[in-house]
Amino acid sequence: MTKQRKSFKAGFGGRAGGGTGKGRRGRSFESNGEVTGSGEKHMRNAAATAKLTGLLVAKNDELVIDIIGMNHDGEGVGRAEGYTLFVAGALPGEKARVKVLKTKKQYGYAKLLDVVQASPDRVAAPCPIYDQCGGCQLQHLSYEGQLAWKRQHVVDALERIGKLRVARAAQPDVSDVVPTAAQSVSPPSGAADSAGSMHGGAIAAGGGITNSAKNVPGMDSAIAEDAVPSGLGTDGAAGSDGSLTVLEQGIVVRPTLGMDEPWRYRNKAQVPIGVTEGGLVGGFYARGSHRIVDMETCLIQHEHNDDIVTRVKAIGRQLGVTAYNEESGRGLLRHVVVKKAFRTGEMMLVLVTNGRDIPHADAWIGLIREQTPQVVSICQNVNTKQTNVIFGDETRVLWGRDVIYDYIGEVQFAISARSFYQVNPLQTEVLYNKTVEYAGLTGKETVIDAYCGIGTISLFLAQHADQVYGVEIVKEAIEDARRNAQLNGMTNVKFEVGASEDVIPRWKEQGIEADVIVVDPPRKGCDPRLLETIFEMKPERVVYVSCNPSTLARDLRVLEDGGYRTVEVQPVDMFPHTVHVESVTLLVRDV
Ligand SMILES: C[S@@+](CC[C@H](N)C(=O)[O-])C[C@H]1O[C@@H](n2cnc3c(N)ncnc32)[C@H](O)[C@@H]1O
Repeated sequence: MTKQRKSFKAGFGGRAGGGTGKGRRGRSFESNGEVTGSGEKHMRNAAATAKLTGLLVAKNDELVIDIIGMNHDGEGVGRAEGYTLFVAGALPGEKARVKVLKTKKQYGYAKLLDVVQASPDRVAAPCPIYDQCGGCQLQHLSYEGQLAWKRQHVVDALERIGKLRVARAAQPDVSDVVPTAAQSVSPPSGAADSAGSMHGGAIAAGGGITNSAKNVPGMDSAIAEDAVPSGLGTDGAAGSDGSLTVLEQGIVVRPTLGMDEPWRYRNKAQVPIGVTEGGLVGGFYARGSHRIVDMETCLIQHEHNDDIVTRVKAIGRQLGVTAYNEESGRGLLRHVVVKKAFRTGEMMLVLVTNGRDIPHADAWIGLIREQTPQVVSICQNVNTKQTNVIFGDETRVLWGRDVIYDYIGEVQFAISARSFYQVNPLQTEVLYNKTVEYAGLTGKETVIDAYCGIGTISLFLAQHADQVYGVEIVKEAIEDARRNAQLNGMTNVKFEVGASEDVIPRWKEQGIEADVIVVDPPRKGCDPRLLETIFEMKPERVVYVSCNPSTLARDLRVLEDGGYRTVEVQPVDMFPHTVHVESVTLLVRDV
């Protein structure tokens, strides 16, 4: 272990050094479990606490611990005397001084005080409000590190939850693509049994694949699913060009497809409006509260969205527009929503108001049009309910069109004020192209797109298939899907409203046979009845688009047991700097 001691002040972003925390009160465990720097009184108290709770770690303890992984919330996972502590802002491979905030029987939470020894993958978060906002969780980790972590998160879930075998892979120079932090994560002494698997990857010395979940003491698999870290790992690396050599049989998990420029990627801003002494403000809710903090710029938001929100706030102040107050239910402006079509440049502004009447509406519209010519649609959504749901039921056009148009690939989409549309259009195209590739279409196939939303994937597939059927539970989304099919002159797509698990069995009874079934379920994964129907319909291929590696792994296990083989998983980074992990998986029928 290196003797060099870099130290970072707590706060996720800083590269600037701080003290090592020497002289702070409390005891600190070094990684060998030795107690250092403790007062005798504190030791007696700690011993008393330990006797009472059976834990060696107590609330308010200050410790120096090794961070050996990262959980699905992006929190560092540390070990103190074999006890697991989750530490927001800490990275795998780091040694951190922390203060224990809360202890539970099997794990606890601690606050990062100082980074005593930093991960080589630690970077200064460029966003000045990163620590307060909470919208991003990974800005303090290099982008390469984020991509590696996302892939490893998928690998861990497949192995641990799905009990699936992931192929080890190699390529000529692994160090080109494997983040340095992955190599630097070192198991805390005294916890060697767990650390090897904790930081992900879990290729044991003998080359066998280990199961991380069992390494969190006393955790059952349900808790472990949420709590066990996925660290940065070294196994299964592949070439940056996507090439990889599989060294043993198993599922190939490809390197995460990231963005060349992972900033300013969002096409939609939804900004809550409030008021302070200075007047109307809009930004984000301060962590753990409903106090709105003003924000001028968000680094993952398109600049034009930021710009329009700033102008709308200024115009609101100029015209004396009141901000909605959650507690009293009074005040007019609740949210400013801005959408930008990246390909066409068109923009839509939606003012969500607590009531229909907008004082000085003409002046407002005039000023917005004058200052922001990219806006082709200004809408009002009326929401008078005392709720934190953003939109109300009534939307009307104040000026311009009711939709903006955008393209993903060759497919055109009409986006209304309420339409769901993917927020990262560049990566959406990457994800959908991979989905189409995995579907292996020749133009003759019948494809079912379950959980189809506004039919984006369906329309992508329809360009290469004979017939596509899309099903979605939200009626308005299916209306959008039909409208978009028409817009593109696609006549080989049919959409139906309903639950996939109800509608698809009905289609089967009607004699519809599918060569490929694509599923893109919400976080909770596929309904078991849908998986049953897949077994009955026996499509050659199943393509599973997932936003939750845990439920993906659970469903893959079911599909494998039902006669499908998981071939390959491609993680795609849809939300850089956040902990969201999206992936697309190809399964083929084995029997
Ligand atoms: C992850 S989104 C996928 C949307 C779409 N494939 C896309 O790429 O934009 C999941 C969708 O499933 C829908 N949904 C949820 N439960 C459903 C069910 N039981 N049957 C059909 N659709 C459902 C949701 O309304 C949502 O639109």
